[in-house]
Amino acid sequence: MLNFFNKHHDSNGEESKKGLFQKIKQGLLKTRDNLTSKIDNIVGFGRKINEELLEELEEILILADVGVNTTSAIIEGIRQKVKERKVSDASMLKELLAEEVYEILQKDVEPFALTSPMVILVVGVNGVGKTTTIGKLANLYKKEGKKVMLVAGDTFRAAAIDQLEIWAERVNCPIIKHQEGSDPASVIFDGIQAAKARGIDVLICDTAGRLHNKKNLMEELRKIRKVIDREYPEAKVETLLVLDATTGQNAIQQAKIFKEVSNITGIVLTKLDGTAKGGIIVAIKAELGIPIRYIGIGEEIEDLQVFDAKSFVSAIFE
Ligand SMILES: Nc1nc2c(ncn2[C@@H]2O[C@H](COP(=O)(O)OP(=O)(O)OP(=O)(O)O)[C@@H](O)[C@H]2O)c(=O)[nH]1
Repeated sequence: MLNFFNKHHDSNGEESKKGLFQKIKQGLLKTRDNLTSKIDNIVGFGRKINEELLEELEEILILADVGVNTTSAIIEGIRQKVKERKVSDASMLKELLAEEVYEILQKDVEPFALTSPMVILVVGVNGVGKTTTIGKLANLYKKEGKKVMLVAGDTFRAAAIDQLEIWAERVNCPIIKHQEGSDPASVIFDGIQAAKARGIDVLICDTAGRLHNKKNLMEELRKIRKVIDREYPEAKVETLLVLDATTGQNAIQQAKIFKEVSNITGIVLTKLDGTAKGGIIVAIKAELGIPIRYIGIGEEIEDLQVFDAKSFVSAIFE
């Protein structure tokens, strides 16, 4: 039988990885407490895995924002595994659940490849932590030895440009900006020219996220994409959607709209440290099929981690 938790330890021996794992565990503490303590409560007293127990698990998962459809799929998966492996002891429930969640999170996901040159378009509504995420990403890539530049593509609000500039200073990387109200595609055009001239590896572009006008949003992102494809065909383009984990099912609705208007290649889920309902991450992956690339687990510059399904599942269930 596959032992999920032991597998994790085998592949995660190094000291630095242990440090990162402790950090993710700390960041996910609320979700871990919510899920595992409730599960530990229902599996006690020599219970068996039966329909009654699965119903109780279903309720716990839905309350952790895993979502109704995804929860049903997980419960069905556990039912299958119980049958195939002929296990019945309730003490196995957490491990079976961990396996199901892991399978969903890593299904069809290729690792995120940081190449050069690369353009990262960062999209998402205001307040989700977009600017902070851009700063944290710039820091992460710089630490990996990449030359990073920022583009203030959210020209809708002066404050967005100012905030990004503060992050550029903090991380110590160049920023290309225009005045408030200017054409986002033209700032990005300038960013591309500057990136080429200075041999930048990763160009991270902020964008405005006004969901109330879907047509405008689509048009703006389409225009930006056209400029990148025309001016920088050699660059690999990633479009990362930033979602706030504390907004629960609302985050799923935002993701659906952004998926309609542009080709989202990855998701950054912020503020996981601030919610006990981190199950939303499973719902996002299951319902939208878009890989989670990074998770935000705090307000500090280092509080962004590359998402790793195995560490995530271990941090919650182990
Ligand atoms: N706890 C926690 N707070 C975060 C995280 N990411 C961002 N924040 C906070 O969320 C708030 C909003 O972040 P911003 O980066 O300003 O969000 P934004 O989407 O750019 O929003 P606007 O600038 O208002 O458009 C800030 O107080 C951040 O410090 C995270 O992973 N954990």
